[in-house]
Amino acid sequence: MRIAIGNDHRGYELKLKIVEWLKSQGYEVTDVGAFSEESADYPDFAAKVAKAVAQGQAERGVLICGTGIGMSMSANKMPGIRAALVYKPEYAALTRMHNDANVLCLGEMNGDDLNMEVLKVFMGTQFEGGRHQRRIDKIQGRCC
Ligand SMILES: O=C(CO)[C@H](O)[C@H](O)[C@H](O)COP(=O)(O)O
Repeated sequence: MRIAIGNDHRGYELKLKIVEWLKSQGYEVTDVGAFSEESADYPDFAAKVAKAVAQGQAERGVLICGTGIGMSMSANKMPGIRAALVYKPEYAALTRMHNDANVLCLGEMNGDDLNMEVLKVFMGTQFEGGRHQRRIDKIQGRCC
């Protein structure tokens, strides 16, 4: 599976750990930056990851900023993106099973250990389909 990953300055250190883990599990990772802890604007990286997923260059995306909030707001602007901001492993499972979330947003302030648990559950959980597909179709059909 191909993963696009992006971060701002606050997400840089955690991004390095996540990339290492993803590669160790056999995922193909495209890192769109930022590539240092120099101050950077999260919408720029959210747009790159969202575009990669929406255009089919990656199956899933991961975005990290201080809270994850700005990343989720930004990524969800892109049609076809279902970005979920997740702080607890239980919700990582639910957003995959019910929402078929294709982008995971993490907040560095949530802590590395919890964020790694969230990531592992997110990557390892399948969409359930059924009634949830009907609801996703309604999300995608809405505008304004
Ligand atoms: O959490 C964030 C956005 O939701 C970002 O990571 C920013 O870091 C946050 O807005 C704080 O910005 P700062 O320039 O690091 O003070």
